[in-house]
Amino acid sequence: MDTWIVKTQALKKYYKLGVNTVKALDGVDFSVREGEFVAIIGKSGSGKSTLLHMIGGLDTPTDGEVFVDGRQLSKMNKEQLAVFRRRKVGFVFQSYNLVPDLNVYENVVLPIELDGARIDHKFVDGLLRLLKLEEKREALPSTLSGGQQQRVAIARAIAAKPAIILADEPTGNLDTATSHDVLGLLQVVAKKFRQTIVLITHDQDIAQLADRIVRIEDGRIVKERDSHACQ
Ligand SMILES: Nc1ncnc2c1ncn2[C@@H]1O[C@H](COP(=O)(O)OP(=O)(O)OP(=O)(O)O)[C@@H](O)[C@H]1O
Repeated sequence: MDTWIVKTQALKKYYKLGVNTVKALDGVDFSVREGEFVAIIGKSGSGKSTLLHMIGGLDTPTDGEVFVDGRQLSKMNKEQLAVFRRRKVGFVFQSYNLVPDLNVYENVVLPIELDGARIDHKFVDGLLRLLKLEEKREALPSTLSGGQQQRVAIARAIAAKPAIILADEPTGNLDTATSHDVLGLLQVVAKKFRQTIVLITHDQDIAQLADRIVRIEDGRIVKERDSHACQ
């Protein structure tokens, strides 16, 4: 039987702008299985980031429910949500958000240290090896290429062993070849550790790497398909 790690039910997010209401999400029922890699595609302004923010507990819905790893987000207060985000969600954004004064290894383990948790050094070493960052562990972010910096951000997201990785246009600042390298490595790491990924992308080739592609239009899921199925 499939285990669902993410489930949204009739999820809505409306923004009131004067007399107008923007329906960023308008009744989204979306589920992700444990270990699955789902790509979300759709035009600019269709609601992709809003959906990711709701799943990651970065913002609260107007209506509907979000469940992640068996927890109902609407039942959590602010502090519980902060702990949820720290422990259960690994975020990867277009900007790498690395701490400039810390080296690669220190950046990767920083969220674990901030959480007061024990660092699994063996796991982190394996992660750096898989992401081809072994020789850069002492390097400062400013001395790394964009692709290397994004691989550090990916290592940081995975190091705390979250329930889910949420990636919002993670390769938006990278050239095509580097994007494919970085995403290829993310996929290898995710499969090895049975890590669940929800990734927003504009790039059809990157979406094809996913197990499943979900298209959003005007705040609604319009099409879901297995990315490897015939079109
Ligand atoms: N804080 C906000 N206040 C008002 N409207 C918002 C806010 N955040 C998002 N929106 C609106 O909600 C809609 C969905 O935005 P969202 O950022 O989710 O789109 P997106 O599909 O991620 O777009 P992009 O691909 O350009 O990043 C848009 O019309 C946007 O203008």
